[in-house]
Amino acid sequence: MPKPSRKSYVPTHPTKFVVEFAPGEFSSYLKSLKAFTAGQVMCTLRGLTHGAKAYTSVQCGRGAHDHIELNSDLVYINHSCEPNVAFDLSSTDRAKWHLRALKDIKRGEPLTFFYPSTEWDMDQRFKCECGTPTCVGSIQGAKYLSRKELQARGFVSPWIQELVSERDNKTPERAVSRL
Ligand SMILES: C[S@@+](CC[C@H](N)C(=O)[O-])C[C@H]1O[C@@H](n2cnc3c(N)ncnc32)[C@H](O)[C@@H]1O
Repeated sequence: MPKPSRKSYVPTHPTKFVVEFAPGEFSSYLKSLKAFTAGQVMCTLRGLTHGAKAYTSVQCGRGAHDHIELNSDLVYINHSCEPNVAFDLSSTDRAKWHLRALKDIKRGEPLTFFYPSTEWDMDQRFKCECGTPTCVGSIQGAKYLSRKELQARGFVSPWIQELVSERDNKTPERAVSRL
């Protein structure tokens, strides 16, 4: 079940997050039930399954099959061009894959991540409605953004850094998770 539905909803992280369901196929979102501080690990990722690239999947490497389904309320985290969380799947130890706060987050705040921080070429593009000053407009993956556009979002996955460097015909500057 890639996306929990409103019917018979049981929160997967009841002390931390809750889905705010709204009418419309893609109008729901995840909000925080408590405050987090910048840099804090908000939760580790459990119950992941491999699956085909989809609008619900998160990329976890550069291979064709490196896509996971979250199988939890975390799938409701919307994209923002000025995100407050990051999916950090950069460790070789999958037990360390986690959701991290990029900013101080208040109770009740919607959670957002920068989708191109994990996704190279997305299954489903959309026109971004984040409304932030640095909005890049069309969200289709890192492949369609410049290095400069990818920078300053707080976090970029290592495979995205490598692919950007190859695309730009440059040697990767460093194989770390931050640009
Ligand atoms: C995994 S879903 C996220 C939850 C989604 N809002 C829902 O209700 O199912 C990803 C989809 O949400 C929508 N979405 C997420 N962030 C958005 C944004 N900043 N602007 C417009 N649509 C967005 C897009 O349709 C995208 O394909």
